[in-house]
Amino acid sequence: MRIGHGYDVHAFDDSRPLIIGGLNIPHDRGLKGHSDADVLLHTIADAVLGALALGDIGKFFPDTDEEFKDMDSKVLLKEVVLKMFREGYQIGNIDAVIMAEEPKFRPHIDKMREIVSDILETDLSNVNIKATTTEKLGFTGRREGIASEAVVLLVKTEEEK
Ligand SMILES: Nc1ccn([C@@H]2O[C@H](COP(=O)(O)O)[C@@H](O)[C@H]2O)c(=O)n1
Ligand SMILES: C[C@@]1(CO)OP(=O)(O)OP(=O)(O)OC[C@H]1O
Repeated sequence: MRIGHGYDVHAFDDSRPLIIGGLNIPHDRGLKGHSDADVLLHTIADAVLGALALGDIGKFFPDTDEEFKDMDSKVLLKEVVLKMFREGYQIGNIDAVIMAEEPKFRPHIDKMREIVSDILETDLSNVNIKATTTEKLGFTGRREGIASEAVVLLVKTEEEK
C-alpha cells in the first residue's frame, strides 16, 4: 500500500467559468490557471503522483507548455491514472476536501464523485469529496480563491481492496 497527499490553490478570475471536479458549477466567476484550473482534480492527481513518488503535475504538465493551455483536467487526471496502472497500483480509497467560502458545493458533490470514480476506475464507495468554508478566515475566507486537499491510498493491483 502507498499513501499520497495533494494540495492546490487557484485564485478567482471573473472572466472564466468555474470548473471543479470535472463539473461546470454555476457561479459568477471561475478560477485562474493555465489549464481549466480544476483545483480538485489537480489535488487528486498530485495525491496519486505523490503516492507513487513520481513528483507532481507540474513535472508532467508544465504551465509553461502551450500544449496544456486551457487543458481539460479530466484528461490530466486520466493520464496520471494510467501511470498508476503502469506502476501496478489501483485506488484503495480517496478523501478530498474543497475549501471555499462560495459557492455551495454540496448539491454538486455526488456528481463530482461519479466523475472522479469513473476517471480513477474505482467504485463510487472509494471516493469521498467534501467541502468546507474557512469561516471567513484567510484567502479562501476573503473569497480570493479556492483551495483543495486530498489523501489517497493506493493498493497493488493484485492485493485485495
Ligand atoms: N463551499 C462550501 C462550503 C461548505 N459546504 C457545506 O456546508 C457545510 C458547513 O460548512 P462549514 O464551513 O460551516 O463547516 C459543509 O460541511 C459542507 O457540507 C458547501 O457545500 N460548500
Ligand atoms: C495544470 C497546469 C498545466 O496546465 O496548470 P494550472 O492550471 O496553472 O494548474 P497548477 O495547479 O497551478 O499547476 C499545474 C500546471 O502545470
